[in-house]
Amino acid sequence: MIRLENLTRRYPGSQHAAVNRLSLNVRQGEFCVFVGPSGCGKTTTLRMINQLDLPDEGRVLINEVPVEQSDVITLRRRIGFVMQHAALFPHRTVAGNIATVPRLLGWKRARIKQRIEELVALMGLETAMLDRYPHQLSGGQQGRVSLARALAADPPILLMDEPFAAVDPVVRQRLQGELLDLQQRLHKTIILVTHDIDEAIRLGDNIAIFRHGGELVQYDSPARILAAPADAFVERFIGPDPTLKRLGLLQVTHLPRHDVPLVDEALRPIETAWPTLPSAWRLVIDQQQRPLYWLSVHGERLAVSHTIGGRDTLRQALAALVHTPTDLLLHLDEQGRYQGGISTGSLRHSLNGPQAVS
Ligand SMILES: Nc1ncnc2c1ncn2[C@@H]1O[C@H](COP(=O)(O)OP(=O)(O)OP(=O)(O)O)[C@@H](O)[C@H]1O
Repeated sequence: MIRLENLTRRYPGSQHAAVNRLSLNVRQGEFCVFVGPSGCGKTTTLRMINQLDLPDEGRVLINEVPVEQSDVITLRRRIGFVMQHAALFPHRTVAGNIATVPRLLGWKRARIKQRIEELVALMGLETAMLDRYPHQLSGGQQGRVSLARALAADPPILLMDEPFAAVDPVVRQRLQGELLDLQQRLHKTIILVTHDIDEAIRLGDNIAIFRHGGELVQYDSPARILAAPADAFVERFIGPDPTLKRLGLLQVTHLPRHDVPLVDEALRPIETAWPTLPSAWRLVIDQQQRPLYWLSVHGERLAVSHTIGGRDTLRQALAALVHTPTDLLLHLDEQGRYQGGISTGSLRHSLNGPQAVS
């Protein structure tokens, strides 16, 4: 969908290229994250995709058509741009900000009003906020309005330049989650720029890692970058504990099912179709598959204290396992019914075995 071919940009007076012979393909519906240290050419690349800056060499193609063949109106209809630090127009209300591109495209007032109402609902904004000015909003609210403005004309492509840099870590995490939920519904083609590798790992289907001088070092899925960094620079950039980060990418439901030793309320063993994790403890479950208590081979009883849900990550599972007295963690569904068991061994297997994160 977006193809960069040998894209090169040298600013006058600078010895090094800001972006150097960059070639990259972003598929339709892909969430691609550009990451790298400050000044490595990420913003310059986004600006060239959006025609705010022109390459000295190479070209940008959208759906195989070079962008320079598109007029500004077509480009704004196709590409929503979320600028660094939200960058809302300070003298326009929230409604005025959101209406920017629809007005540019000459939409009728009624259509703009209807679209603003849709976006308010989509982004979880309050209608009362529409008449306020940007300085009357929190950082998180400004972020949402900025995204609503970028989505106003329903463009298939979203370019986002450090959209969460100005908000505190708690709000950032929430906005990241909201963006992922939104993407599941909207299926845009997204390029997001950040210098935060953890943000890149959480959001990206693919991550492009740049180094100074606008050189692309590795372009791959987060799991493959963590499992097989291209060189020492990438290794340093992803930082310590790549294994924990890999575990953070997988949900409990992705693990092949294992069972703990199971017995019914009359302590009769329950056979299952899945491999059983070795343990001196047996889990007593009722007829509705709800866990009742643990029973040791010596008849000792233990309450069920640590459980995990299917949507939790394997990193959360590992953290919980550290605290389980039985060294077994129970996976329960939303109704509290038993769905399988996890041990440190089965987690290790998920990283190294045939279904390893790759
Ligand atoms: N208008 C400009 N004129 C001259 N040099 C520029 C201009 N804009 C950017 N540069 C230089 O080009 C290089 C790449 O800048 P760019 O803003 O693309 O990097 P970045 O990776 O987005 O950085 P950051 O993460 O700090 O935003 C830097 O060395 C920067 O100083």
